[in-house]
Amino acid sequence: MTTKELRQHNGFPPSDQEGPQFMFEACLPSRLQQRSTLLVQLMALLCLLLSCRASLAFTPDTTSDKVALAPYLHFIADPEGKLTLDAIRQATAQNQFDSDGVPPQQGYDTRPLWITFSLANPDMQMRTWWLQISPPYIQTADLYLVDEHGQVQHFRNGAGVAIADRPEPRAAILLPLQLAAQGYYQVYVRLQSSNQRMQLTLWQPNAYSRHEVHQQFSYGLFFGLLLTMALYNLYLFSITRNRAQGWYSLYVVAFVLYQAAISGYAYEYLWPAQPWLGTKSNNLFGAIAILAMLMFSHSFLHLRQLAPRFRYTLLAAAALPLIVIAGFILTPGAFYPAWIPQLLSASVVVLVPLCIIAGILAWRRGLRLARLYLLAWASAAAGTLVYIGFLLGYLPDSWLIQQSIRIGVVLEVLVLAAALGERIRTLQEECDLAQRDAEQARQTLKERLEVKLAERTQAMRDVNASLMRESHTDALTGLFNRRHLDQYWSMRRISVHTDTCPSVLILLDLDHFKRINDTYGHDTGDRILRKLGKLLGNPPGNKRLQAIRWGGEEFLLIAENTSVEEAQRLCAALQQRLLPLGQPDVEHLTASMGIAPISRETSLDTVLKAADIALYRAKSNGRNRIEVALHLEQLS
Ligand SMILES: Nc1nc2c(ncn2[C@@H]2O[C@H](COP(=O)(O)OP(=O)(O)OP(=O)(O)O)[C@@H](O)[C@H]2O)c(=O)[nH]1
Repeated sequence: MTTKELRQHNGFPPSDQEGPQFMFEACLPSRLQQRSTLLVQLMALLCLLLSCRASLAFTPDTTSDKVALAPYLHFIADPEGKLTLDAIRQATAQNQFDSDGVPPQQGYDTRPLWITFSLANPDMQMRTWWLQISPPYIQTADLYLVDEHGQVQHFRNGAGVAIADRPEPRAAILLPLQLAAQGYYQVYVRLQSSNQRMQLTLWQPNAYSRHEVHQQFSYGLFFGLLLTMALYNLYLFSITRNRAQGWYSLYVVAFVLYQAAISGYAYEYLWPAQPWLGTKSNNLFGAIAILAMLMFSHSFLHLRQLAPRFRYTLLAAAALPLIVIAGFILTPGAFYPAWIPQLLSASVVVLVPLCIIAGILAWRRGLRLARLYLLAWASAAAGTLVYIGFLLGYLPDSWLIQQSIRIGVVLEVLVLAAALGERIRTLQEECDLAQRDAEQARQTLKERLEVKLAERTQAMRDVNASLMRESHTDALTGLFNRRHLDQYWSMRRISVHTDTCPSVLILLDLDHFKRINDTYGHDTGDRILRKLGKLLGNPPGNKRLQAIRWGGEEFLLIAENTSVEEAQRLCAALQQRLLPLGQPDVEHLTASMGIAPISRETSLDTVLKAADIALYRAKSNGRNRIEVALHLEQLS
């Protein structure tokens, strides 16, 4: 039985046109009831199945929300991208399929792939289905709907089509299939690019809209949570300048963009009019996310200190995502060479274990926070495992389980954020401790400096005092020298307010000292001067005197609270003591003395002059005499 006969036999309108080979429909039993014998029908069915096994047509169950098309698909590879629809229709008619239900291309492939299946609408009314092709980042999907009369409808969709130009302006790749009453169709889909995760599903439009609401809710929740974490950590990064925080924020943002690209929402909301970003965008953001995670691990785990050699392995592996990023910039056009997405997969396979090893190393080398880091990875892994369990049929189909990968990632991001918070707390504690230590050290240093400064100041004071003493002291006699008189005089003017207590100034000059020097030698002269110095330092009657060596053998004495008479007595006592002072060398050592009273108003010069006149008189009158200045007031 030919196809044409079978179609007529099954109640479809006859057609002379060249068309797809229709072999089997789920609606066959209802048609067969209208025919004479069941046996003939079964034989016809058997022949049909044997002759054209490859082009099974089916009638979608209108009570189902969606129908997975995998069992009904046939694939034709188009390695050179030159096949036309007519050529494909011919190949379909001749059953020239590359495979039976298995896509001939594995992994990411930019070469065109044709998919075909037959479809029937046995109802008496028109039916609309939406054909969903996932994943949403397939660059272009051309749909050719060929009816039994050979009329062709063409629609184009895919990541490389601007949202406004799509037949359904949504995140997913949707192609409308409007099936006429009792229509019979051959569907051809040309995909470029493809990958092995590709799925074709028929949806009832209303059911898809409901599904989309759930989808949007879960993705909205997912993106919202992640973006909040990213913004919050970006804000913290702007304050703390903590590198790990920066890499973490970049990781989360890139991961959100990656998810937005592979879910199709990026095409719908972020770059609806930039179809050139197409499939390349998910590779770009995937690579950035991997790179940021790697750098986060490097910084967060202190690998420079804790695993200095292993970190080079990790950093070398960063070349993989970097090449993918460079590939995005350097590759012109909408398509990547196939090796770039393969490199991205390799990056994940290499870097995830490396990051986990880095976490274990850091933990073993004493970084407590590495436990949280590993827990974060475990959360992501647990989410992935739950999803795999669901795919393998071990876990039931539920919204929560469908979201398990995303939940795992959210948990990962939350745990990492907690770990970062903990890290900041640790850093703060270390900072406080360091500040306390620094403050303590500063205090200790300050105290030491103060002690040192006090010691130095005291030493300087001592040196100053010593210098002062030396500069005011006569080296030979140990008495004050001339310099002292000015200081003493100004001090005296401050302290002596009235003249109720009289004072005197005495000039004492040894007689014929030159002769002594000449006769007994200079040393003897010096010895006599030293002895005189001692005598004047401890004058008779314990009288306190300011004794100053005024010149070679000339001395100046200031006797406070001493009247002229008392001064005369003091001078006489000194004359008595001078005699033994020169012995044994000098038999008669004498001195002449001039006394001048000191009043508050008279200047030092005047008093000195008066005393000098009195002394001169003593010398003139034969030496070894005591003279008192008489007319002091006339000199002033
Ligand atoms: N040995 C010694 N002699 C000194 C010192 N200072 C000054 N003379 C000497 O003192 C002498 C002072 O001599 P003159 O000024 O002529 O006075 P004089 O010989 O005492 O005579 P009259 O004062 O008139 O009694 C000089 O020979 C100085 O060299 C000193 O420090 N040591």
